[in-house]
Amino acid sequence: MALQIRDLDFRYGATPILQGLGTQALPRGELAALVGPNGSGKSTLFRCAAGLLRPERGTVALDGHDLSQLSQRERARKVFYLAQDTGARVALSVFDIILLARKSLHRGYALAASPEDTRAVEAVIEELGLAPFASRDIATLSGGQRQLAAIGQALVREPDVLLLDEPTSALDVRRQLDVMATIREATRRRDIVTVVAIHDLSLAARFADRVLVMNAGRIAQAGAPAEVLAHEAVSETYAVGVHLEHSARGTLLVEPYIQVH
Ligand SMILES: Nc1ncnc2c1ncn2[C@@H]1O[C@H](COP(=O)(O)OP(=O)(O)OP(=O)(O)O)[C@@H](O)[C@H]1O
Repeated sequence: MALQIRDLDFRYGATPILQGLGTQALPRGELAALVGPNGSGKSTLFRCAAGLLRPERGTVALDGHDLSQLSQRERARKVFYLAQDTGARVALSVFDIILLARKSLHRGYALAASPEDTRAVEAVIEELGLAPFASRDIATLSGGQRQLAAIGQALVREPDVLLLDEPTSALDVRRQLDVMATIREATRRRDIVTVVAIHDLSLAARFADRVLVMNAGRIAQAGAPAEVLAHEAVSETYAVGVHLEHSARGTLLVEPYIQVH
């Protein structure tokens, strides 16, 4: 049971962005890190997978079912795409925006939350350590706190596929570790497919079950982090040297460096 992306072509105007992009099957219960240079097409891939952009060619299938056959509403229920900071600054509390995300799963306009919805919101707030901010307006939060609240909105919808665009970019080191561990744990416990676009290769190596390296609209390399990051495709993709080392604690560390010729 997995997410399978095959042969995606997408262009903005005349400019090809995704070019025959395919991935290995991304199994449920696994966290995949999508890495690649700025502008290589990571967000575009997410938008195509979430049904927000329509590829010219290719398919995105979940558990063998082509997602393009679903209505946008059904698809949005299965696939949650968390964009990079959207800049939304509404006068609602953290609790409210997570509850709204939860309630958007149901049809209708009932204002009252069911006890089950309230429990789900409280559980996610607890899971992400958001309790101290739960009643604060999100407009008053720091960038990192807002990022956590947005992850809460994603988790509370209980999607089958979670696509997170740089979810740790505004977080301090402790919260980066907490959030990546939480995302991995939620992925396992909920048996969902999670793909995280991330620029920090060490963080990717540490938490992802597999790494997908994107270069110019294609997946250049994919597989277990230690194998993929040691591959010359990574150096070529970023035009850097890559030194890998295990720390004394056994953590794989990735040190990119500028090569002098
Ligand atoms: N709405 C748009 N119209 C035209 N071109 C776009 C649009 N959105 C993105 N692009 C272009 O598509 C290419 C891929 O962009 P995309 O945002 O998918 O890259 P990315 O890998 O997510 O980058 P980053 O790491 O910087 O977030 C870039 O060259 C970008 O300029």
